[in-house]
Amino acid sequence: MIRFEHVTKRYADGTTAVDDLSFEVGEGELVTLVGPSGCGKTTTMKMVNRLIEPTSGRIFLDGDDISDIDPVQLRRRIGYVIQQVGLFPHKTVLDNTATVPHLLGVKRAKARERAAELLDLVGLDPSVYGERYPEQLSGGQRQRVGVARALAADPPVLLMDEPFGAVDPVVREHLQNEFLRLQQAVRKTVLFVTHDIEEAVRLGDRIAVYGHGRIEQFDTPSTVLGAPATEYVADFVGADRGLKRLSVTPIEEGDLEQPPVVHLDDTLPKELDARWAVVLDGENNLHGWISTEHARVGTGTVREHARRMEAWLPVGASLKQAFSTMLQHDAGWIAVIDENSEGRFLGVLTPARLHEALRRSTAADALAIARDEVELESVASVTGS
Ligand SMILES: Nc1ncnc2c1ncn2[C@@H]1O[C@H](COP(=O)(O)OP(=O)(O)OP(=O)(O)O)[C@@H](O)[C@H]1O
Repeated sequence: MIRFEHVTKRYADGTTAVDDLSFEVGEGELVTLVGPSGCGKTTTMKMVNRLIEPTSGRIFLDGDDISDIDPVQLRRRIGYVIQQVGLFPHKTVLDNTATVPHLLGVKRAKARERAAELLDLVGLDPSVYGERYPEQLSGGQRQRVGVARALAADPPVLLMDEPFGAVDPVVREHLQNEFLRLQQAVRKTVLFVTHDIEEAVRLGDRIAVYGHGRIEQFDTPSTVLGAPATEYVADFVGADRGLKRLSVTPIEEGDLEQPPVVHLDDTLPKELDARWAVVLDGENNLHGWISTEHARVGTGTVREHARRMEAWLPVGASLKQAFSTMLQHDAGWIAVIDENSEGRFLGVLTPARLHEALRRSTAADALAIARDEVELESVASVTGS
């Protein structure tokens, strides 16, 4: 969708901001450009909408050489979100969001209708915020209006330059999550500039780690964290990259352990081959758990003795969420369910299995194979001991 071919940008004072850059961003892909200040990220981005012209090389958008496209026409195909969103102070939030479609000839009422939908999509209730002016919003809310406005003309491509850079870390994480949810729905081709490696690995389908004017590594977040291509990248991603990998490694079904399972209407099991069993309802959905000790001395059915299970996650959630859920509930294991089939129970993740999943995914990235093809020495079963 966006292709850079040997692009170099040298400024008039002789600074080479971008040096012989070649890479491609696929349709619907979100690529983060990350690197220290002054390494050429913004220059790269601004060449895509021709705010900056390259010194040499070519850039293609959907197969078209952008130097052949009139800049105004080009920018209609590209949404642009920057850190200081640059909302019109004298226009309401709704009118700010509707500006571009209105300029493009959409009738005002229709443009405002669409703007209201977009505000809703970015998590701002239009009936509450639509008639406010930008100064009556928080920094995070202004950023959301910026995103809604960039989406208003429904461009296939979004350029985002540190869009969440000016808000505090808590709001930032919130905006990142919302943006990921939004991107799942709209699937734009996105080039996203940040200097924050955490943000880059969280958001990017792939990340381009910049050195000075050059890309040092261009790969998936888990590969960049698990197998940094150069010492520079290893330094940049940090000594705690193993920990960061937790947030980009999803729980897979093959990571799970299968503990004993009982159903709500079963009579209390007297001989359990573990310290506890998972309790399921008639549809095999997760209900809770029961301890062996409790079952041995009790009477009646499982239903009367089962404890509810708070520590659970859907398959596909990150290992970091799994770890944090274990800590939050002081749980030695968490249940994993399939949200796509109404919460069917899939198995449990224990700390040992979590560690194994992380080792497996690191090895899989290094060997370029699927995680379940990796052979590891088996880990001791916690539930069986
Ligand atoms: N108009 C200009 N004239 C001369 N040099 C420039 C100009 N704009 C940028 N540069 C230089 O080009 C290099 C790359 O700048 P760029 O803004 O692309 O970096 P960046 O990675 O986006 O940095 P930051 O994270 O600080 O925004 C820097 O050394 C910068 O000083």
